[in-house]
Amino acid sequence: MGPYVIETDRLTKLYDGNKGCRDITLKVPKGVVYGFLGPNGAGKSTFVRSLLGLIQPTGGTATILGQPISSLASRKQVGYLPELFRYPDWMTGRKLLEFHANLCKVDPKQQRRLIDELLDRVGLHNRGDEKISGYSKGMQQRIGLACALISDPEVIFLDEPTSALDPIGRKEVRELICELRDKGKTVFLNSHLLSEVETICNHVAIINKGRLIVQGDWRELTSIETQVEVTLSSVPNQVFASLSDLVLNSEKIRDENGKSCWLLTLKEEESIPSLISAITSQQGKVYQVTPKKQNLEDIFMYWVNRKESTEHVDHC
Ligand SMILES: Nc1ncnc2c1ncn2[C@@H]1O[C@H](COP(=O)(O)OP(=O)(O)OP(=O)(O)O)[C@@H](O)[C@H]1O
Repeated sequence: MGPYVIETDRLTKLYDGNKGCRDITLKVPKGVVYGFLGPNGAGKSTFVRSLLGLIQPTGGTATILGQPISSLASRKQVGYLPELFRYPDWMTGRKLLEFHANLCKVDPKQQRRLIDELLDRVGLHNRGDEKISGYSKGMQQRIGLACALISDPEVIFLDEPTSALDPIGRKEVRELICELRDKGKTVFLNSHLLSEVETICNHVAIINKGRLIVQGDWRELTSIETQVEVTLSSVPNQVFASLSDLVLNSEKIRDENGKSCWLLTLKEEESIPSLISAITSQQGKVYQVTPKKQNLEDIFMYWVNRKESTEHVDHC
């Protein structure tokens, strides 16, 4: 087995010849939480369902832990929480877990203890013997998470695992995901909650319109442009228009005490000294220059909104 838990080579699943996901090549290292991001309809679920053997790819190849996808050997190592889950609501949470444990051939002697532990871990300790029909949406998501973990899988696919949870539940699930990672498990996480993804993931892939746009450590994708907040006075409003070789974009954020504060997008960090001298040479006074840290949402917006002609760059 190589160092990668999931490896895909131009994995493709097209519906009606165009929709779906196309030529996705990525590598997911062991023991990480891997954020799989993209706008609605980008092809994330299609890709995950292809990897899990739930739908048949129309092209490309992929392995999980070195085994071809859709083989029993690869499926045995995988846990999955789908986004749109619906469990038989006449079952109790405990019965549902027993059912999944039997499907996964978990040793019957271990089941009781395992299920108690899992109910505890997902925050349903006293509720396991209640029927799912009486569960709230958040409780249903928690029992779904327990189902995904019942076979102690090496790779766990979580599709929007916190969408139905309150802030406390979200924090608990984040902690659980980090705990899994710290035990060496690999978590493949689909989520639109970028503030959440950024706290638990280093590695991300962004897809759009069915194609992979970029993958890698998201903090290393921040060097694409530099943004600074500049506080200054005594400059005309159009000062930055004359500095278009340094400043890609300028937006006034506020005026205060005779000074104005601007958010500037620069071509590169090296432009900062030249920018200050250019403003000073036009009799402007610079009071403060603060580089703005980009968060995952900034990175996401940048890559998703890039022009079609420059898409499909793979920054491994
Ligand atoms: N069974 C299907 N038959 C035909 N087209 C489909 C099918 N499933 C998905 N698609 C299309 O494939 C594209 C990708 O859909 P997919 O559900 O994979 O996106 P997604 O990134 O998971 O979106 P979301 O974030 O909204 O869940 C969409 O254009 C969708 O309409």
